[in-house]
Amino acid sequence: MAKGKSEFWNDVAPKDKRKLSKEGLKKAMDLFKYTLPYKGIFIVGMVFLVLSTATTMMFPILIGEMTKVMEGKSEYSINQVAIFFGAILVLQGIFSFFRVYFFSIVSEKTSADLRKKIYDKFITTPISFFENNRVGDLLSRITSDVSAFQAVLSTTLAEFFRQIATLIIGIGILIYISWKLTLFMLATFPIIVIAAIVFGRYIRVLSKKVQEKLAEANVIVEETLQSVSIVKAFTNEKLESKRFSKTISESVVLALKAATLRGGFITFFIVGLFGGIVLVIWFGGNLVIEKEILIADLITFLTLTIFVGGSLSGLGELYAQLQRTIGASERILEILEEKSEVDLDAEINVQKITGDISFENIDFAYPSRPDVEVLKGFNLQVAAGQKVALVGASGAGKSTIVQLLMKFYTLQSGKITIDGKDISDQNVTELRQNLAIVPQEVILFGGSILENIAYGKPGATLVEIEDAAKRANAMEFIEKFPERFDTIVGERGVKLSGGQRQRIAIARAILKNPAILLLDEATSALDSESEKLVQSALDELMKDRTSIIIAHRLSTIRNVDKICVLKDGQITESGKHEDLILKNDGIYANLIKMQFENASLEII
Ligand SMILES: Nc1ncnc2c1ncn2[C@@H]1O[C@H](COP(=O)(O)OP(=O)(O)OP(=O)(O)O)[C@@H](O)[C@H]1O
Repeated sequence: MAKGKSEFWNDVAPKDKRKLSKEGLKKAMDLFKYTLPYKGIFIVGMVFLVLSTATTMMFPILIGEMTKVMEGKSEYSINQVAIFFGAILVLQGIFSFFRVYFFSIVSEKTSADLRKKIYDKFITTPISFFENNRVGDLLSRITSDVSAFQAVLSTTLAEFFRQIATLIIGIGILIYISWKLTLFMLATFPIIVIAAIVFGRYIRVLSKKVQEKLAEANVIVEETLQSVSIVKAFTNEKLESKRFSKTISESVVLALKAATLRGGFITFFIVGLFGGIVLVIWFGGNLVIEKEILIADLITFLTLTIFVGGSLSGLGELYAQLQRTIGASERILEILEEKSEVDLDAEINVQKITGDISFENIDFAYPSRPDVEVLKGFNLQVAAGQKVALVGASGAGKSTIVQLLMKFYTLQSGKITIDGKDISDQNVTELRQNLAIVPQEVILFGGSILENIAYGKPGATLVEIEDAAKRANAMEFIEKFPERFDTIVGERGVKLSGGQRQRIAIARAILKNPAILLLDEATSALDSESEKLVQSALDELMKDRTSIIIAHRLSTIRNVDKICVLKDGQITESGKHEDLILKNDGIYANLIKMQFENASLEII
């Protein structure tokens, strides 16, 4: 019973609470299909579960038998019973070990499979999925939600069967010993246990509120300490002190309320539970006096009653755990039901392309903001090998064009073709294999320089990687590091400068050797020395490739084949630099003028 009492304090977070509806249970059952590959091991675990439960049920019988020996009413000696008891104990130990072991195999392997499946879903779902879900939430699906499900597999399920078996077998033996005493016990004991469960739940809710209040107080401490200079500058010390003390006082009121209930619970538990036992002893004692049962039977009866009561309270806890699991399973299934854009098992035959690109009458709004049309009847033709620059104010839609070409989003109308083929019919992996992007803010993975460059072509040889680094002007700084290519770049590449990170990204793109190159403001935010190195690396990268360049620094795109000025979701001007600067009141000509003036001001 002591175990049941402590379990009352486990809690179900409000967000995890789910009614045990038919649909919820069905969803939880859906997840159980992931255990199917391990059903053999599960059955073995169940066998050990039955064996360990059966041996546990022997305890009360053997305690009774010992009493019988003491009463001189047993055919066995005390030593015989003790030896048998010892053997049962050892067996119970062995059975329990294997029960835990086999159920752990099933739960560990199933949750590992589930985690792999969820991760594969994460990396194969379209970008828009990540705009509607916070990374923290997604992370908790693969960690805590799977853990909740794992708990069901490893303990809850086994416990459920154990408790049910204990209840059925226990009550069966109790009836066998004395149906009268059983009826008497069933009329009192379960009511007390169920009342204790409900009482315990109520206290739990209150304790949770105390914790929340304390967390609120912690937020005040954290906030004010972090911005202590603001508190002081606005002389709000008194205000903050009052705010904190109010929250703390509220938490004390709640805590004392919970403590009163806890005290009441303990009193109830002692009086109710032990009172129940005393009642059973009183009723059973009368039966012994009337010679209806032996003292030994009464002792077996009492021990079994405690077992049965434990199972009853255990079942209450299982209900709470099941609620938790149903919430978790629903969230896991939500992820698993997402549509993938990439099939990880498919063999992709990448066809080399020449790189003719055409955007035809594109209308587009982001799915997360459907009312705002970013592109309206947008048209752009880029011939194979051409270099086209996109310029325009911030928010004009330049990056959007690049993202649409990568097929990160679906168009509302119009079509994009590459080599005359509509990309909406193309496999995304095949399409993206022919594209490489050098983003403005390069984020590297935490490994070595070598691993980061090789990301452009997994399985590339060291010679290929070195060659790419050379052509990206990256050798110059890599050679200076004592560990050269094995230098660890730090989380997200923080141990490298912006220009160095960009050259690694360029080396990565060179290694990928794509037909189409997308440069997203790759040379902004660099000093002129780095810019020169990065620019010459980019020139090398763009050689013989169709390139779309998003540029803010107009000086870097003078030699491109075509400059397109974007405004209101359309191209309003396009042509060569020389032609566009001559345009009277042209946007490009004005932008050049403005940048020239800013540059002159900087020099002055
Ligand atoms: N994922 C998104 N969801 C919703 N709206 C978006 C999203 N990304 C961009 N937008 C909106 O689309 C418009 C075009 O954005 P885009 O990033 O293409 O502009 P840009 O020309 O590249 O700007 P910048 O030069 O500042 O990078 C902006 O109004 C922006 O707020």
